[in-house]
Amino acid sequence: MTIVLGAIADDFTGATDLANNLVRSGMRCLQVIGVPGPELEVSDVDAVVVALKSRSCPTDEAVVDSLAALAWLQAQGARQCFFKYCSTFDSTERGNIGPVADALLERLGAEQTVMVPAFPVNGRTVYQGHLFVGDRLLNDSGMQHHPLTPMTDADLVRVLARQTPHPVGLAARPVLAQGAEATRQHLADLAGQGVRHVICDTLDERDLDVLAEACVSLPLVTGGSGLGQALPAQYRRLGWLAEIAEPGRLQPSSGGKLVLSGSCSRATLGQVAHFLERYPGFALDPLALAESDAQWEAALDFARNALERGGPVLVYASADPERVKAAQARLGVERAGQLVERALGQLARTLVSEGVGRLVVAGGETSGAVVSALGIETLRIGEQIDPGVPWTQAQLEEREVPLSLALKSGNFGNIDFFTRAFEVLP
Ligand SMILES: Nc1ncnc2c1ncn2[C@@H]1O[C@H](COP(=O)(O)OP(=O)(O)O)[C@@H](O)[C@H]1O
Ligand SMILES: O=C(O)[C@@H](O)C(=O)COP(=O)(O)O
Repeated sequence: MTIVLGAIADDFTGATDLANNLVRSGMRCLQVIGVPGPELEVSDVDAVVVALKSRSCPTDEAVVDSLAALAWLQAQGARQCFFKYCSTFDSTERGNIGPVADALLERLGAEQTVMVPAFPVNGRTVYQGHLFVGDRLLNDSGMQHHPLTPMTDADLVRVLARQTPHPVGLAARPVLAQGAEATRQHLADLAGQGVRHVICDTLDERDLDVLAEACVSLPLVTGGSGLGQALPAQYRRLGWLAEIAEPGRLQPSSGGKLVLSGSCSRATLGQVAHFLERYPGFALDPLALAESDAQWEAALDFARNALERGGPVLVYASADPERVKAAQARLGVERAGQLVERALGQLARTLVSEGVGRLVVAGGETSGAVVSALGIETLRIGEQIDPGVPWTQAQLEEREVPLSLALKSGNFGNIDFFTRAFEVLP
């Protein structure tokens, strides 16, 4: 059997977000960490999401890794490929969204792709090519302070044009309102003019359905997880996908409850504050981490004590923009991030080996670091906690039962996410 959809995600929480929407729309889906070997068995799934750490890495590396993922997905017979990036279009002047999309298009021999970052249920919409988070433009949403990919321009046609030598076009709402056929025709007209990338407006789920129908036959689609919510219905319509009774179900969870947060996004800062009003937490500071191991060891002791008392416990580096900027000014952006990621990754490894079995991680890069430190290769997708964030499970050698893991995108989740996550876990 071959897979219907092969996805390449530029970070780990983004991969889980997409996998979650595919499962909820009726696809059996496996998330793999990095490009797997040829031996991985995927005969019992309809979609595979390859999670890369290619959002903020050097562009050449992102392109090489994405092409390797594409080759693996093509070998599994994927009928359509999906390049998943952030619903807030997280990228820099160099990329990596434009260069990766260009490389994938070229390898697939395709002329055009759509860019659909919207995720309306989480407040990400696009109008006249401008990305909104709730009622704010992207550059006024908090994303302008992101530690690695500050987003200071909401006009996605303009943002993408800085990342690709090819023409960028727009499929605006008035076209979508005329339906899938009109949208398909508009894409074809733009292709005729040599437009390779089309930023797509999206106000709501109906627009996603129109876009999914218009682009289901494209070799490559790109975007946030919202499009992933709408595509499976089109695959069923074309007879590519059967009705699946229960695509996502996990085993009962067990073990200590730990939250690790390296996200400095607005939503996470609120969730950290909410958690600290109820349960213990330990704050990491990159400046102290740079000096010695003393703070890391103190965090480990603190977490062990709290876990012995039944947990949950939080270890976090999450800080407001002023504190992040101060640390970055002293250490550099990259080093500050790496110190935090390494500290949280090592804490995860130590504490999971000592019995933590239910782990919530906040932040995309942070999740990448933690999942890599734990040596996780594949994730099964289970129940959704909040839109975009499901519980997942990974089988680790040292544990008899799987590790339950929730990878939370920085800006996702309600204010009580860190406490409620454990309450909804079977
Ligand atoms: N106090 C801090 N100072 C500087 N950088 C930090 C701090 N806390 C976390 N970071 C770094 O900021 C980045 C946050 O990115 P990420 O984990 O992707 O979160 P999000 O999902 O919110 O974007 C990570 O590289 C993390 O290590
Ligand atoms: O599309 C989204 O918003 C998420 O899936 C995502 O990629 C978020 O990234 P992080 O905020 O870095 O976790």
